[in-house]
Amino acid sequence: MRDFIYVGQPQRVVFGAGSLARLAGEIDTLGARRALVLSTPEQRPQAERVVELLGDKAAGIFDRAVMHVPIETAREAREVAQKLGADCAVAIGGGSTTGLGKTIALDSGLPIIAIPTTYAGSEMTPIYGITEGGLKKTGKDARVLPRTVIYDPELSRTLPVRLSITSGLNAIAHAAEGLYAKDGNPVMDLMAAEGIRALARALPVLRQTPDDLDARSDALYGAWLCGSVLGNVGMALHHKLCHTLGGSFNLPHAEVHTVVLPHAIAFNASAAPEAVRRIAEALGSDNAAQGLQDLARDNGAPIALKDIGMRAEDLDRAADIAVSNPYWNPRPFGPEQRGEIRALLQRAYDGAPPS
Ligand SMILES: NC(=O)c1ccc[n+]([C@@H]2O[C@H](COP(=O)([O-])OP(=O)(O)OC[C@H]3O[C@@H](n4cnc5c(N)ncnc54)[C@H](O)[C@@H]3O)[C@@H](O)[C@H]2O)c1
Ligand SMILES: O=C(O)CCC(=O)CC(=O)O
Repeated sequence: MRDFIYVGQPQRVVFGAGSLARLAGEIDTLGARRALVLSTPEQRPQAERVVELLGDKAAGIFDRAVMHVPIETAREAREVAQKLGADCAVAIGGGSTTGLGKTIALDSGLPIIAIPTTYAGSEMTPIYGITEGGLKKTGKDARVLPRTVIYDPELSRTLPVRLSITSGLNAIAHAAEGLYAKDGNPVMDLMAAEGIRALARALPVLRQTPDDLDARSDALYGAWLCGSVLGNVGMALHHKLCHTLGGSFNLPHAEVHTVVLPHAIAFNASAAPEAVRRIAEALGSDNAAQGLQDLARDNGAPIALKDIGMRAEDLDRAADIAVSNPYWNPRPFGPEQRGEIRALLQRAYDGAPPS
């Protein structure tokens, strides 16, 4: 018996190698004329290439996007957008750059054109994150959903191999939690399974041949599907743990997802058996949690929190924060389950097999 609500997201998605060349036309389609181009400092060269493509449609560059969007950076970018009279934002980069664009849109309603260069999937969601006083807060607002997304696999060919694998697992995490989401639906289930399949197929190829355009296209296709799932249904235990570890302990985002995901899936396996079976099936594994850890380890990604900057002495506080304001989850993880969450974090810290 089916019982669900599915809400389509009002977005335009342009996908294909070389589709960056269509940006100026997409700005015209939005009815915009002055784009503020956003990037991280490292990706300024890509931002400059966008400015060259746009000519007088470019109002300027703001190249100070950083992970977890500190409130100070958001305020600075909002001021620059206003000063330049920008009427849209073009975010070329990963989730940090898209996230910066979202904080401008949250404040001003400015439309965003996202040009993803990682597999984070932020371009497909109305979710935003802002970090203030060492605490990351997330929210949902239709204003932050990018109006147009241009997926050009050429732009992810320079993504370092380690980040390609961990960002791919960040995407798989969205789909995995979407399969047991409280507000899940058949459309998202189909996209989630296909997204996991595409990424599980592409990541081992990218490990060997990072320049393989077909594999980059496959991975970006998987990221689009998985990001769409994140944008349509709720997050649960895994994302709560990652937001806690990323926002409060400033751990690298994609790496945290890679390390924690196997353990979160193991924690939920008994409470969401059909979802976990579909994850395993999409991975081509007989055990979803172990298959995810194997996918990470076999492709050179980290499997232990201790290897990505987490301190053992912070595990207790991490467990306290995680259970203090829990997201919905098929298996409850509130203050009464603090001991189980602390044990999960210890296994993730050690890089132990998920159980
Ligand atoms: N709101 C959402 O729905 C959502 C979803 C996923 C992630 N996020 C957020 O996104 C942030 C993480 O994003 P991310 O994992 O994409 O990393 P990122 O955007 O922080 O990029 C990581 C580093 O890789 C570089 N980089 C990115 N693409 C590159 C490329 N193609 N070639 C060379 N270098 C490249 C960047 O310049 C940066 O230095 C976090 O803040 C996370 O919370 C938000
Ligand atoms: O936008 C954010 O920073 C919060 C949502 C998010 O990061 C999704 C994820 O954890 O990958």
